[in-house]
Amino acid sequence: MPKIKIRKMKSHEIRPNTRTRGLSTSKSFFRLSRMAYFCTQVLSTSFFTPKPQIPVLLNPGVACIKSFHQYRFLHIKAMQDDKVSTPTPSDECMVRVPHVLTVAGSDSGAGAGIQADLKACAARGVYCSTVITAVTAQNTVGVQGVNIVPEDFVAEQLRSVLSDMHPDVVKTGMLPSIGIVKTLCQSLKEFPVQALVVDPVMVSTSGHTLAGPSILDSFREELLPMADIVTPNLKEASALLGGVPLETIADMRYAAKAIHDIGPRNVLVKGGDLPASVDAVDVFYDGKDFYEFRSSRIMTPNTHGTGCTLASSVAAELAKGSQMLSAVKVAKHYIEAALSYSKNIAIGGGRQGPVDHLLKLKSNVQRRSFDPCDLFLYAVTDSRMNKRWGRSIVDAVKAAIEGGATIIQLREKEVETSDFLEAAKACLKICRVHGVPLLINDRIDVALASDADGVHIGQSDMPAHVARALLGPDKIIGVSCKTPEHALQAWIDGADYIGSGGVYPTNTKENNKTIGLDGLKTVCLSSKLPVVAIGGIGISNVQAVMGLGVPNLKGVAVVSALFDRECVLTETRKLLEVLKESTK
Ligand SMILES: Cc1ncc(COP(=O)(O)OP(=O)(O)O)c(N)n1
Ligand SMILES: Cc1nc(C(=O)O)sc1CCOP(=O)(O)O
Ligand SMILES: [Mg+2]
Repeated sequence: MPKIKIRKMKSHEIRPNTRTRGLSTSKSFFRLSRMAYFCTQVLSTSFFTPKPQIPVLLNPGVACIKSFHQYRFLHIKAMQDDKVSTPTPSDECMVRVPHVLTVAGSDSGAGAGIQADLKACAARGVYCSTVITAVTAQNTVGVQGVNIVPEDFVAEQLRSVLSDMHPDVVKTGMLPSIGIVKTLCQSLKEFPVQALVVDPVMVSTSGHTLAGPSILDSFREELLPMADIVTPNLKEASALLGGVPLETIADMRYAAKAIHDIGPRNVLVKGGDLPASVDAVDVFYDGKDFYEFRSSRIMTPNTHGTGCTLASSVAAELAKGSQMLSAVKVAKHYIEAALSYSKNIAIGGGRQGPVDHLLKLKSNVQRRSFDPCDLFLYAVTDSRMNKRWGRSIVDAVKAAIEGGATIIQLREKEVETSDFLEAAKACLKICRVHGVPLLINDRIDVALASDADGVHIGQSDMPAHVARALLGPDKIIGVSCKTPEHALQAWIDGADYIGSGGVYPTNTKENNKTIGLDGLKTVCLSSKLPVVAIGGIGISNVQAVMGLGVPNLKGVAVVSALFDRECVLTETRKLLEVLKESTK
């Protein structure tokens, strides 16, 4: 899998804008999701193990809960007289899943359009409803025919879905007529959604026109000003700007800014078609800063549907409650993984095959995704200590899990690679039985070979973006960070969590810099990522650490307090008790 690098751009790299239209919108962006995020932050300071549903009221009829490690909105059925009653775990309630409505054309070859959107949303764990604007006859050779759905029937589909199913996000693809664009804008005014993702589809990858130049004005005047993000490729960006040539990354920055001036809140100009470019570079602009998403090109004919898939994935992440830049980042990682996965598949006889979205279903083992609460009691093994106390790595891991460790890291600095791999495989069996994730310290190769759940890497280990490229989007990656700069880079590189320390001096790691509680707090406050504290932590000071009370500090990672003791099980239990006390 290729790496993706994100770089914040400097102002001198941006071509001055000469074409402002100034149509910016001011509409509330993700109010509900932000409230939910806030609630989860509050909740997550005090809950750490799977618990019954614990609701926090947002408004009548809607509650935000943390339930079995998942944050969801609940519609409480039994609300009387519009009054809010505190729901209890026994209340009957319906789980409302994140929902994207795609308004796009059907692709009979199923690589792009509605079919790509459905599969991308399914792959990202989001419900997807559909409004079909056109039916196309196409395959891997090209587009053989297009049949536009009458405007009033598009309106009817929109009304059916929007009035009843209340999608969180609308994503648009092929909008083949001015009437359809206008109908859509009207429907969105009548039934507002939390976010609008516009993929301004104009030409198919095979070169067939799917929406002619006549719709450009309605895009510019009506649709784009309502959009939270628009995701043109180079041809589309050029068309939106009246045909300006776009051939360099500087041109893409110029285009991103000029399109932003039309009104969308964010712009992602996709540079897949950049001539003579080795890397694939996309430019993201949020009205303030530019970011460059760079990944190495995947040499494959199977690229049909990448634009639809990227936009749908952004929509899916937004529907789950992500902020825009995070949504784009996750979507980029997903599409790169899907492209890489599909690079050798053979479907159809034409020049351009489809991306295969459902790569996850192809893996035999369905892993559950990373939950920050797993960081609560993080046990890190040490071969020297286990040897000293005459126990195997496997016995040490068994005891720690029995004692209540919520995640295990194998930090085996002195074992041979083959022994490390065997130990990792054996520990993984135990961890899987107990639903406890297993991470490998430093060794991406051992993580890959054993199919462990992820890795923990430090500042002098393999860079996290390289690890992410090697491990794919679903493995857990933790990065050691002592400063806010480390933390920012970890986030950009696609890390799932941060390990921050040494909070206290430690004998376990030589020459380790102590950052203290203040340093830990600074790192936590600088990042959105969940943090686990490490270094010299044990029963005597765990309360002081968790007492910092920063919402993203999710737990403590310990080595000697568990493993440099005679009975790992007893020590883990004792630490867990104190840890629970400290987060009550
Ligand atoms: C949870 C956690 N946090 C930090 C570290 C330290 O990692 P690193 O800086 O790479 O040092 P080594 O562990 O490799 O010596 C960690 N292992 N786990
Ligand atoms: C492995 C490690 N990393 C640290 C960091 O500061 O990043 S401190 C550390 C050792 C932690 O061991 P103990 O719990 O025995 O102090
Ligand atoms: Mg390391």
